[in-house]
Amino acid sequence: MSTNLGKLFEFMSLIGQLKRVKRTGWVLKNVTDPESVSDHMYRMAMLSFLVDPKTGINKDRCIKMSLVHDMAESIVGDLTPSDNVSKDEKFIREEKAMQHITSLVGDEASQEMISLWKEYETQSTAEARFVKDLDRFEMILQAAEYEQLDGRPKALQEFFDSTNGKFQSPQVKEWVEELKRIRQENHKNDKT
Ligand SMILES: Nc1nc2c(ncn2[C@H]2C[C@H](O)[C@@H](COP(=O)(O)O)O2)c(=O)[nH]1
Ligand SMILES: [Mn+2]
Repeated sequence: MSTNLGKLFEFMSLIGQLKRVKRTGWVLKNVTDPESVSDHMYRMAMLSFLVDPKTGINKDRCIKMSLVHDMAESIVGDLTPSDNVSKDEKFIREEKAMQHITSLVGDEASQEMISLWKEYETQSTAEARFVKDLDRFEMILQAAEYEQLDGRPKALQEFFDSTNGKFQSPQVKEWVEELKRIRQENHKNDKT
């Protein structure tokens, strides 16, 4: 197998690892059958399709950024705020991982993935800020679903508390309010 093909298959394997990296936040809360990092990124990519065209936010770039934003976790793992790893240290680890993963593919793909990842990490564009909103919204949506699935109302309140007030997109803010209304309704029904 030529070196290039060998590197491509190493890339494919590393990306495949994201299907097996469970999201640590759910593991720590003992939810049933916690999702993987790729599950999380997939729904974010699908939510990107819903971006309001009137915002001028580039939908395709959001889809790509969603699919790239946590790919370093195939090597670094899924670090949570409770892991006490500083933002700087987390960035250093993830940047090193991104350099390695993208070194396995051609220059064009490599530069695009690195550029998308850095744009997200630096929150330097409207697309990056929208995708960060999707990252937080997808997490609380998943938290509400786990509460329902596991019959543990409000068990994951901390995920809602830690994202409170951090959403910037009016569109996503509306989704957050609707999600909280549905969650409250479900909680009321659970009591009856
Ligand atoms: N227990 C908590 N875990 C949290 C919280 N906020 C995020 N997280 C978890 C969720 C993921 O497993 C990980 C980071 O996710 P990224 O998408 O940013 O890589 O941290 C929280 O408030 N409590
Ligand atoms: Mn994420």
